[in-house]
Amino acid sequence: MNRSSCATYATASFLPPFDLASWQAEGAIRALDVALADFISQEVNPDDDPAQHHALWWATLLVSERNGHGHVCLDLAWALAHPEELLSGLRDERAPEAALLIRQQLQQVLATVELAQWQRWLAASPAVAVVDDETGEVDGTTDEVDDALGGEAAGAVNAAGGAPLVLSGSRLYLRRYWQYEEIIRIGIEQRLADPVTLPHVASTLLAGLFSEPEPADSTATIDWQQVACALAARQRFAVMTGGPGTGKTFTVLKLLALVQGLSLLTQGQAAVIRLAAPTGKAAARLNESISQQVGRLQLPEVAGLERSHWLATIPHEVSTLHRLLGARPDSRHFRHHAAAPLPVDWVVVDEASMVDVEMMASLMQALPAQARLILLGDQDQLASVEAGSVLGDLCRDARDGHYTPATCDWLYTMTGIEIPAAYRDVQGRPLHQAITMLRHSRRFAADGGISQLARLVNEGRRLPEAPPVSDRLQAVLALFDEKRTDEKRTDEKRSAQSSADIDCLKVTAASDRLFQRWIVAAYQPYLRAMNELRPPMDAPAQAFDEWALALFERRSRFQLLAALRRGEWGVEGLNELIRQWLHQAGLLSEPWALWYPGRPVLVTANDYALGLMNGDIGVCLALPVDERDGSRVTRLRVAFPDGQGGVRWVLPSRLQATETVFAMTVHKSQGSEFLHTALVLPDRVNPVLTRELIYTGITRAGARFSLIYSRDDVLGAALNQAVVRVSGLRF
Ligand SMILES: Nc1ncnc2c1ncn2[C@@H]1O[C@H](COP(=O)(O)OP(=O)(O)OP(=O)(O)O)[C@@H](O)[C@H]1O
Repeated sequence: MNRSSCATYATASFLPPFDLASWQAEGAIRALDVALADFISQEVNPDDDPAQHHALWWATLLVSERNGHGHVCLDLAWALAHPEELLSGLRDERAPEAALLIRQQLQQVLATVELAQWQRWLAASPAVAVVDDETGEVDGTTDEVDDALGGEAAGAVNAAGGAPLVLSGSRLYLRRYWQYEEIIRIGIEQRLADPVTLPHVASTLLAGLFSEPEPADSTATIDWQQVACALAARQRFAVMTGGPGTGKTFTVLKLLALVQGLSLLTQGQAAVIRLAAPTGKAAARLNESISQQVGRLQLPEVAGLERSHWLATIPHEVSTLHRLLGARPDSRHFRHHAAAPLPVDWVVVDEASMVDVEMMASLMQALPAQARLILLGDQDQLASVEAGSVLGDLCRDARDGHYTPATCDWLYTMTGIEIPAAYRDVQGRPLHQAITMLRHSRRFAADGGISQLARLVNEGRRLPEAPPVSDRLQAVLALFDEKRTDEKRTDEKRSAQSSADIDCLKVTAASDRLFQRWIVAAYQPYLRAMNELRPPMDAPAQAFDEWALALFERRSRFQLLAALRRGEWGVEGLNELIRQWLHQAGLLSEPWALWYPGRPVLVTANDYALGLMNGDIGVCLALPVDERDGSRVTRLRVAFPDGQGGVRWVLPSRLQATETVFAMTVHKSQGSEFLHTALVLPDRVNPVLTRELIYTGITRAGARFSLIYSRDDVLGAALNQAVVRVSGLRF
């Protein structure tokens, strides 16, 4: 059944489709979605019942559309109840009438079918494997568990046979996504079912490592860092979640010290621990943070442990997950997998919110059954660009703890910490016992604007019908107002941070003069430094390295973030505009060349040959080069930090994947921090504008955050909109 023949049928259900070319042209669906729906309904479904064909065709089209927007599966019940929330790629603002028509057409199609009937049609198709929603068993058959992670996952996954789609309750998956979820679920459940019995000395080590307790949070006197460390030490799978600066790295370092101390004492040798992060940038940042913090780590005096040897066993090299698993060029398969597992005892993954469901499944498969996995991340940040929101799914209940009496007793025995009633739950599930939320930020004062703003944005719950100007919007605007007033009140008592660390700028358009002046002022220190600090032509190479290092520092003091990629408010439009403004201000020359001195560039794909990672930022500079005839001329080179405090100069022509980065998308900024971060919102409501996006933007700021926006209703809508990623990861 293809879509042209689809149109010839007028069955009682799934009435004919429409001009799908316009659906594609308006971004509602991709060519890939249609091709997949055609292929599966034609090739795998020989039945000639037209209604069933239509049911399968539309289901496949929509599950593929959902995957394209980060959802792991399509929830049929949700789709029937909220058809207006499907087709997220529709460019409503560009062609509102066309978009409205397409939405109405989809609603017309879905209005003709009932959930139970849709499920029955799908279940009857050979293209669909039905699995038990609760147990994951296929078609009610018993467990086909066998060997390697192997084991259960491989059994269940293979049991879904060759069917390209999997139906689990009302969730429909493309088979590989269902497999990823199963692999993750089973990998975690197996680990949770097998906690470790810690030797008695663990308690002594913990007490020594946490002799200076974390300051109490406002609600209870709990050293959550020690709780996190203790829980992670006894589980084969654990998560430490928390906002920026809450001490995830600090705590994991103590966990590593504990693990190595125990391993040296009980096994006589160190455990094999690998640290990883999803992007090169995040890996480099963790590397730097761990290296700094290892130097300050106070190891206690423990009989049988020689402190310098103990310290030397704590790893600080961080690799990307791709590198850890052994990425192969042009393949989604890795060198390490269930049959060739990683030679490790522990793996720690930072910035886990950025890890998608496919990568998490690959990691889980590559771990030996006994190996332990620790995830660190901020559950409130944007989820991965690719499908899935694994960390968010795992940490759904983290705020309230849900520790069982058994866990609380164990924690008390081990650490002397009493978990207050608010975080206890007699019905807490095994996963809850492996998750700790760190709640006290060391980076921002609790009464500082950045902390308060991040909290306010986060508190939002998804409202069923978000009013255009909500209470939350008023609260956010009031906070900016209060801070502005604070700034003027120099005489009254106020903490240094609570004054001017947040501000907002309301503009009329992207080309607004006010915005222009603001942006030019923000980039001026960096570009002035480029001209004023430039060494003379005959200066030694080291002087130019120092110049570049000074410019990296100046450039990282300010970063403009945008929610969108395209359009005048997207990074593409903004980068062009900013370049023109900086040229008009006399800060940039050669405004029309692709490469020009002062151009900041973002690397957008790992380049192992050049040693550059996705997320690295460099600056293009005019560097003196000696010609063969002995003369000195200037040539453009792009300077990147080399990770060891030095500079690497690269020919622009060697850079394959880079973009200008006066403005950067919030998505790309994940895993980075800038002293002053400004977030600019577009002038139209857009589905990508969510409170996770705003929260991620705010928390990139090291010392100051500015919000630039033009319409209250757009800001209000963003504050009321949450990222909801459909998945089946439940524990
Ligand atoms: N209990 C503590 N005692 C002293 N210093 C601490 C403590 N916890 C954290 N810090 C310090 O606070 C700073 C922030 O901690 P850390 O980098 O571990 O946070 P994080 O949650 O990993 O932050 P992010 O992920 O946002 O980078 C670090 O300088 C760290 O050394």
